[in-house]
Amino acid sequence: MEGIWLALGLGDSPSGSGPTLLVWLVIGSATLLAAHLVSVLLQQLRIGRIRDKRSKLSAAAAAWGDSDRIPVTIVTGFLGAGKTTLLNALLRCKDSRICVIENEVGSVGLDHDLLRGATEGFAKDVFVLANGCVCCSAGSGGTGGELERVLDLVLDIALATREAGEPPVDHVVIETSGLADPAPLVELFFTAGGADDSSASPSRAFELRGVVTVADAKNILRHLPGDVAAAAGRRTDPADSELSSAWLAGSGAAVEAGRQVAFADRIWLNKVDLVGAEAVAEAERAIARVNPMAELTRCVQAVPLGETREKDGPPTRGQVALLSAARSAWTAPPAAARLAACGHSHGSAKEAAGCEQCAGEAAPHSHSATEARTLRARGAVLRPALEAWLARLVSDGDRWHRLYRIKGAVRLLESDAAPGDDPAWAVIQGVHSEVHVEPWPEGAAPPDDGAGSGFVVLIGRRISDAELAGLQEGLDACMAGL
Ligand SMILES: Nc1nc2c(ncn2[C@@H]2O[C@H](COP(=O)(O)OP(=O)(O)OP(=O)(O)O)[C@@H](O)[C@H]2O)c(=O)[nH]1
Repeated sequence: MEGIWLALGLGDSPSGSGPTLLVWLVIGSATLLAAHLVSVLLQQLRIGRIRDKRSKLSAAAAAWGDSDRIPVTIVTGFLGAGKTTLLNALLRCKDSRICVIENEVGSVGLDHDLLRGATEGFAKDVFVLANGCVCCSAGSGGTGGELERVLDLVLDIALATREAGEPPVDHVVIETSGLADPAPLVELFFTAGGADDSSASPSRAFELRGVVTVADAKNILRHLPGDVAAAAGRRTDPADSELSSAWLAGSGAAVEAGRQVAFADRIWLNKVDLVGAEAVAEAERAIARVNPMAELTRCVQAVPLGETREKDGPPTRGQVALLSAARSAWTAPPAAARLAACGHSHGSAKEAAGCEQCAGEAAPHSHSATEARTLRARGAVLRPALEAWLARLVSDGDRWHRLYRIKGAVRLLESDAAPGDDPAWAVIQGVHSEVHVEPWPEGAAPPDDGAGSGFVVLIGRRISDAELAGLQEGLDACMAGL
C-alpha cells in the first residue's frame, strides 16, 4: 500500500491515514462512474421510448389520408402586439376543438394561465412549451425538438379520440413567443406536409393553413428596422434595392419583428385605437415594404374594424376566418432570401457565409441582444405603490425604448385594505411606455412561479445587472407593510 501511495505521487503515507484515504478515493471514483453509467442508461432508455413512440406515430401518420390532416395556424407577432388577445377570442369557438400550443419568453410563464382562464368550460387543450424559444426547439433532429414532441402528443390525442368516437381535434393553433423567428416552424410543416414528402414523420398528419402576424400599430415602426420604417414615412425614401438589402442583412433593433411580418399570410394590424389615421397608414406602408403579399386587416382588441365582439362572447366571423386560410395562400420564401436574412450569431466567417446551420431548423441564435429578466415579488404589494413604481419604471431615462414588454403576476392589496384582508392576484401588462395593472381573469389558476408570491418579467435590451438590482429594490419597496 505504501508503494501505491508513493506511485500516486502523494508522498509518504502518514501512518495509519494513507490506506484509508486511498480506499475512499477508489470508492468515490467508482460511485461517480456508476452514477454516470446509470444516467447514460436511463437517457438511452428514454430516447428508445421516444423513438418507439415516434415510429408508431409515423406509421399512423403515413396511413392518414390527406383529407384527415389536422389544420395548423401559426400566430406570431412581436411582444405585446395582441396574440393572446386574439387566441382568447378564438378559444371561445364553442363548436370546435382547438389545441393551442403556447410558447413564452421569460423564466416564468404567464400567458398559459390567462389562456386557461379563457378555456374554462370549453373542450380545449393548451400545451405550453417549456423551452424559451419555439424557433430554437423546432426540428432539432434525432428524437425531434420540443415542438415535434408536442405535435406527437396532439396526434396521439387525435388518434385516441378518433378511436373512441369522440369529437376530433379540429385545429391546432401555435402561438409563438414575441421574439420567435417563425421561419423554422414554417419550414417544419412545409417540408413535412407536401405531396412529395416521403419521410412519413408525425408532422405529416398536420397541414399548415397559414401564418397570422399580429402587429402593434403604435409600435411596429419602432420594431421594424429603421430604414424600413423611415422609408414608409415622410423622412427618406431609399431605393427599394437598398432597403431590402439593409433589411435582409438584419439591421435594426429587432430583426425578429421584420421576419414575423415577412412570413405572414395575414397581418392583423392591431391597436389602431391608440394612433391616428396617418400613423396607421405609415405602419401599413412599412409593413407592405417588408411583405406586400400579406392581407392586412385593421383591428382593435384583435377584432377587425367594422365587427363587434361581446366581452367573453364567441369570436367574430373575421377572427374565425383567420383559421381557414387556404394553404395555397402562402409560399415558402426563396432559400437565398432566408439565408441572407439569417442574422444569427455565427462562430466564424465561414459559417456566416455559408450558414448551413441557419438553412436547417434548429440553430440556436441570439435575439438581437433582447432578453427576459425576472424580478421576484417577495410578498403582497400595495396598489398605489406598485402603480407609482411602474410609472417610474417606464419613464426613467431611455428605459421605455429598451423595454419592449413588461408582464407580471402579483398579489395585490388595495389602498383601503384592512388588516387580515386577502390579497388578490392581478396581472401587469406593459408595452413600452404603456403599463397597466389588470384584474386576474376569472377562472384562471394562479401562476405557478415556485414561490407563490408573484413576479415581474422585463423583456428588452441592455438590462444590466445593476439596473435589475435597482428595479428589484423598487419592487421590494412596494410590499405591503414595508
Ligand atoms: N389599446 C389596446 N390595447 C390592446 C389591444 N389589443 C390588446 N391590447 C392590450 O395589449 C396588451 C398585450 O396584449 P397581449 O394579447 O397579451 O399581447 P401578446 O402579443 O400576447 O404579448 P406577448 O405574450 O408578450 O408576446 C394587453 O394589455 C392587452 O389588453 C388593442 O387593440 N388596443
